[in-house]
This record gives sequence, structure tokens and C-alpha cells, in this order.
Amino acid sequence: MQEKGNISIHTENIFPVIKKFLYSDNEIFLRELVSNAVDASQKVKRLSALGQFQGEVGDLVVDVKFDPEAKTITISDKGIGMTAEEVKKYINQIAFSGATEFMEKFKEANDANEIIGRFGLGFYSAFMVADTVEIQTLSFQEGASPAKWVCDGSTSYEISEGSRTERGTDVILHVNEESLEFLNKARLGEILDKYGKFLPVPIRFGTVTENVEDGQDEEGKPAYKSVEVDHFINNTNPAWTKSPTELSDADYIAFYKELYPYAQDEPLFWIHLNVDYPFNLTGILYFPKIKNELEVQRNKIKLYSRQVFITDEVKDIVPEFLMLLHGVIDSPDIPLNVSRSFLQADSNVKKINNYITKKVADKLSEIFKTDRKGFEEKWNDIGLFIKYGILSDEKFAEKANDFVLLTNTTKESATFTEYYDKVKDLQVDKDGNVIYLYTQDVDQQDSFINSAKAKGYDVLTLDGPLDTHFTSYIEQKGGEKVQLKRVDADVIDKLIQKDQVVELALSEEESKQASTIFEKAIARTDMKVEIDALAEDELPVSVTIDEFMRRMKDMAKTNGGMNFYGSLPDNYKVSVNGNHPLVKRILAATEEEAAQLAKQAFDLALLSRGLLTGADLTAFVKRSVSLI
Ligand SMILES: Nc1ncnc2c1ncn2[C@@H]1O[C@H](COP(=O)(O)OP(=O)(O)OP(=O)(O)O)[C@@H](O)[C@H]1O
Repeated sequence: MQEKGNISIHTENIFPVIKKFLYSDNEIFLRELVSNAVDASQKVKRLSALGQFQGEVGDLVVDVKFDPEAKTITISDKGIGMTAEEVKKYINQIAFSGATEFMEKFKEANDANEIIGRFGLGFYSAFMVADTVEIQTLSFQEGASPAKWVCDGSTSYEISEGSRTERGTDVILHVNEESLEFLNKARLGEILDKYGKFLPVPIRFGTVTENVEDGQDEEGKPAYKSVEVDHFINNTNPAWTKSPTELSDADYIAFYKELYPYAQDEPLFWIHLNVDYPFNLTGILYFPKIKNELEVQRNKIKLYSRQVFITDEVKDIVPEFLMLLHGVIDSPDIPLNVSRSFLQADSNVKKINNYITKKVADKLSEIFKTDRKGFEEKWNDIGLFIKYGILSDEKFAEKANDFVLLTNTTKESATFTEYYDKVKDLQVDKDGNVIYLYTQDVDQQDSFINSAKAKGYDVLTLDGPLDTHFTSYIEQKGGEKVQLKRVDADVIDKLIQKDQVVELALSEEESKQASTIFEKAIARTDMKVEIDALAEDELPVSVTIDEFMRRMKDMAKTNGGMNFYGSLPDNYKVSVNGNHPLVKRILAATEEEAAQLAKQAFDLALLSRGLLTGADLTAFVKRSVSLI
């Protein structure tokens, strides 16, 4: 048997679903209705510009009012209004968007993007907070008569002659018992501020008290009086809608403060985004002063669609590493679901994401090239996020390789190529490897840094939260011959092994003997003793930790879990400088004295790198006292 047919949908069943579940948040009813009012107002301007409306445009203000006694909220506009026929068509037919039809009709007009509505559902969000919704409207068309539409939330409605005498529409919500919270000035003000702060048509919400000059007092000083003035909640012409050439630095900073009234620091710099092909997007991204915390400042970028606030969850549109930025992105092309609260994944999102990455990289590159000093000064704030970008985004890394900076222990900065050139002659080992030395803790690794510097070597500081990973990146970018070694990964002569070896002053026998004395004195399985031939003036004993093992353990730590390497105990090497006079003295001493000297020298090595703690430290202090 074969049968074809249409699945039938009954409005009685689907209507409650739309009312209750389409929108995640009740408060957006106001965003939807105010957006409709703004759309209707913009359409008047458009029709007038196209010569299809000859009347007076007038001042297009949208009013939001509420009456706690009558339990109503009213949104009024002076827009195009609707005839009774249009009400039937646009309002009664759910999901028949007049906006789409309007856009279709006037799509040649290049500013077709000004209209917010798309789905033809927004109006129904009114029923989330209202039992009954009433429309009073008068169309702009000549000779139109006013219409009134009332619906109590069921699928039946009533249309009759309306009472409006001027062009435009009032939407009157009879607020239901569960939504009385909205009959409150502060609450409505907060919602308007959140969604409507930058709408393109003035939104008036009651009045505010202002102090204005009023003649002079008896002493001849200016007198003031308070007056009630209209309260407009929005800036209809926010900075991102202007051209960068119209804006000064002060304007950008002022807009930053408008966006984040509570921000303490000024932004470091900003990028004005403006693209109209293959998608439309405008916006301003600010680089804030970043503290060392990666998490705290997220969700600061606000997403707008035609100047209506949508969300501050811009995940996917903005690459992960740029989530630390602040600012605004406005794009009518960001695919939103009908409730406008969620993004839908599509190819535009990926394109936008790539565009933003490219813009940010270009801006950084520009600052680097035109103002190297300023760039270096900002490095403390932007370094972390550039490294984050490099490690997480290949495209960004490609560009950033030219301006990412390496900083040494004396705070000098160099790019990858500059640094290579700086150390390639001196820090080269016998096999031709160029060794970059680095420290992760300037204080703890001080004695090793000193040994390196005594040889004329440079030491990089890589002590940031991402540097464990970044170390491997530098190595990878440096090519085959570049190796990174932490200054305490071995004694300096072994970190950069040269051809000319220092002779060991001990015989093989003496060497073995010294080794045994130290092993016994130290008596720890995690410490491996080695007798090394170092310069006489190097320390008698140093405790080092193998580069490879340490890196693996660091990685395990930063990746959260304990993998194989993470679970291994720390393994140190105790490097005894066979050429130091102390070793000769130990060999000549009595067994007891030798053990004590060896232990003391070992403890000093531990102490110098902050590894001597607890009972061992107490014992060391006691022993030292008895020695002096
Ligand atoms: N204040 C108004 N003045 C004039 N027409 C209006 C007004 N409010 C709604 N309309 C008409 O009703 C239609 C449906 O509105 P609705 O909010 O349901 O959908 P939309 O705004 O087109 O799309 P979206 O679901 O994206 O909001 C509008 O497209 C418009 O033609």
C-alpha cells in the first residue's frame, strides 16, 4: 500500500509550545516588541527615502510605558502601522514574517539590513508574560483606518475598529500574575539597557530628574533647579557603526567606558572591524589589560545583530584565544535560531572566526612594525594571549611567529629570528646544536643563571602559565638544530658541551672513592651522583634535573591528569665538581669528617635551589652551627 499526504499541525497544540518554550528567557519579550517597533520606524524612513511615503517622517521615538495599577506594559511607535488586513496577515499568521516580505520587496535598497525581524515569531513572545495582548494601530497609508486586535492567548482573536489617531502602533500587554515583576521601573530599565542600549531609534522610558541652571541666587552665583526630562535609554549611533576615520582615540576609549561602566583600566588598543563581503560584520574589539588569569575575563564580547543585543556568549564566532578580548561584534549574518539566543553552526561562523583572527594578527603585526617600543611595553599584557593564540590557532601562529617576543632575564626582548642570531655563535655545542637556555624561576634557579652568565650565555625567562607548552613550540620553530634547556637541567658545561674538555683532576680510583662517599652521605634513591670535570671556580656540588623528564612531568601537570611521566618520582642528578678543592679535601679527610663535608656540600646545593626543607633543613642548620 502506498499513500502520500501532509502532516497536519493544529495551531491549538503548537501555540502553547511557541509561547512557553521557544524563548529561553521571559524577559526577551521586551527585546522582541521593541525591535518590532524599531523595525516599523525604520520602515517609515526607508519608504520615505524611496519616495513611497510622501508624508512627514517626524521624530521616530519608541515609548515604553507601564502602569502597575492597570497591570499593563505598552510599547508605542510612530512607525508604519498596519491596516486591519495587514494585522490579519502578519500577526494572525504565525511565522509569516512581514519583515521578510518587506525585505523581499525592497531588496535592491542597499540598506536592506536595517530590519531586525526575520522569523515572524517574535511578537508571540508577548504571551510569555501577558494573558491578553492588544494592538492599536494606524497604517501610514493614506485613508487607512485604525485597527484594534485583541487576543487572550488562545487561538481566537478579535479585530475591530481601533482608536489610534496618529500613524504607528501601540502594543498593550495585560501582564499575567506570574510576570508581575515586569511592572517595575528598575526591572524594565535593566532589560531595556541590556538589549536596547544601542538601538538605532530613540527609545524613551519615562523621565529622569536633571539639575539645570536657573538664574542666580542672592550672592550672584548660578542657581539650579531640578526638572523632569525625558529619559532616553539608548545611544542610537554607537561607535562601531561609524567609520574609523570619524573616531579619535578618546572616542574609542569613551565607547569602551560606555560598554563597561565598571571597567577599571583603559584598554591597551583596539581593532575596528568592518567587512561587507562575503558576510556583513562590524564591531570594535578591545585588548584589555590581562591579568595572569585565563578564565576570569571571559564572556566580555557582546554580540549584536543590527544593534540589538543578542548574547555575550560568542563561542565559535570568536576564536577561543580571543575570548579574553572585550568589545562588540554586530552582524546580521550570524545565524541565529528563532529565539535569537543561540548561534547555529554554519560556514559563516567559521568564516567570521577566521576573519577576526586575521584582523587581530594584522593589527598586532602593524603595531609591532610601526611602534616596536610600544609593542614591547604592552608585551606584559598581550604576551600571554599571543602565546595562547600561537598554541591554539595555526593560522594565527603563522603570522605571530614574526612578532612574538622572547624575553631574557635582563628583560631584553627579541623575536625568534633576532634571538637565534643573538646566541647562535656562542651558544653552539660541539655537534652544531644551538642551545637556548631558559629559566622558569629566576629566584630558585639563580645559581645556575649565574653560571650561565659567567660564560657569557643568555638566559630566557619562560615562567608564564603557558610556557611549558611554548618551550616546545620555540624548539619546533627553531628548526632541527635549536634545543631548549632549562639552566638547571645539568651543569653548564654539559648543557652546552664544547670540544675542549676540562681535564678531571682526579684519578679513576679517586673518582670512584669520591662517588661512594657522596652516595653514602646523601643516602637517597632519587639522587644520582656523578663526578664531573668542571672549572675549579664552579660550585663543588649542584643538583640538576633532567630536561626531558622534567618537561614530561610539567606537561602531565599542566594537562591536569597524571599520566605515566606524572606518576614517576622526581629524579635528580648530583653533579660533584671533581676539580673543586673541596673534593680533594674530602678524599684526604677521616671517614666521619668526609661524610659530614659531603653532606654539607650537598645540602648547600639543595638549599640554593629551595629544595632543602623540613627535618633536613633543621639538621643542616644544626650541623652548620656546630661547624662555625
Ligand atoms: N509595531 C509594529 N508595527 C508595524 N508592524 C508590526 C509591528 N509589530 C509587528 N509587526 C508586523 O508583524 C510581523 C510579525 O512580527 P514578529 O515579531 O512576529 O516577527 P518578525 O519581527 O518579522 O520576526 P522575528 O520572529 O525575527 O521577530 C512583522 O514582520 C511586522 O510586519
